[in-house]
Amino acid sequence: MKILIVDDSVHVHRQLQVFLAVDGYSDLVFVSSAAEAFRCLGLEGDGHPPPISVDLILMDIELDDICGIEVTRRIKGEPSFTDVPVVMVTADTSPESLSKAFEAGAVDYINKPIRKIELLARVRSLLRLRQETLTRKAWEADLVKLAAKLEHTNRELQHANETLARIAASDGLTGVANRRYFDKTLAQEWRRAQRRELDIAVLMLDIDHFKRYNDTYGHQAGDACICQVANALTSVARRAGEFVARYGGEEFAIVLPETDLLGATLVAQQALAAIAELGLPHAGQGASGQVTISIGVASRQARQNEHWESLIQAADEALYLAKRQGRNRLEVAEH
Ligand SMILES: Nc1nc2c(ncn2[C@@H]2O[C@H](COP(=O)(O)OP(=O)(O)OP(=O)(O)O)[C@@H](O)[C@H]2O)c(=O)[nH]1
Repeated sequence: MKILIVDDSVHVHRQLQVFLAVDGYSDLVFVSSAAEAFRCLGLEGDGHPPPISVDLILMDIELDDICGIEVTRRIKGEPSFTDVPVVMVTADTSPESLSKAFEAGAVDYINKPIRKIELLARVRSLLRLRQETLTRKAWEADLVKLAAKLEHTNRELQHANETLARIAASDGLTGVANRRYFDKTLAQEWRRAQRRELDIAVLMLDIDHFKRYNDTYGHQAGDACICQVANALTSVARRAGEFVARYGGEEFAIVLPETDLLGATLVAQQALAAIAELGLPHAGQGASGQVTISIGVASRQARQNEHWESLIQAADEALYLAKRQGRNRLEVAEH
């Protein structure tokens, strides 16, 4: 630990050096004036040589240029020296002088002529205190860094969780919602509709003659076709809360909260048009030449004693009817 000695007497410098050496304190800087003290602490001058960092200052009260008490006041006025203890070394131990020194920021004083035992006891305890302060500050700085790191890790974790939740909710092939998300979200929407006595609609959609599509173009082309159909369907379910889900193989569902039968039928018509617009060829037997879909539409007010599965069942029955009626069409569930 470094000790700065500010005293205009070379004799005192030598004496302090000898006394302090007894306890092994050898990192000592001696200056003879206030101006020199300010310069070496970086409080004056152009910064050359760079300021030293000290752990304790022994300050003579009676300096030639400025009184040691004023020098102390100036040093302790700098935030970077708040924790550096200043001990006055003085022959003047009058109450007025000492109270001025303490008020200026000194923590202790040593009588002149200097007694070795008194000097070493003061220096030892002040440097121990200084060391503890430095250690505590280093811990605090480490804690701040750790807290920032923790916050960063938490943000990353949150991001990873959101990504995981997205993956867990989406269908691997098409990227639209998967069956699990569909079941969970429809149940929530159904309960919300029950509470507020609102309509809720579901469309069940199925690609026509898809087995023959696979047979004609191969399974990979079949996968690509499913993806294109999913994309086209996504473009018609755009309002907040509406979503497309892959219900199974080549079957999709669209959930339309707060939508009556008329609104749901309009969306179904848009879905038929969106698939027609894709213009995907389908040369399989029985197909119309292009990929088409059949749709079952169901909508109802969510009643307290009803389960959302009844809505799916109604849409499913309507879909079955659409298939029987010739495909590439929509049918509406009557109940
Ligand atoms: N390429 C591909 N085919 C699938 C996938 N999931 C289901 N399929 C196929 O889709 C076909 C569905 O056939 P069916 O249920 O008989 O119905 P369809 O041939 O579409 O006839 P209709 O529905 O009556 O018009 C089956 O051959 C399944 O193997 C998939 O992820 N990729």
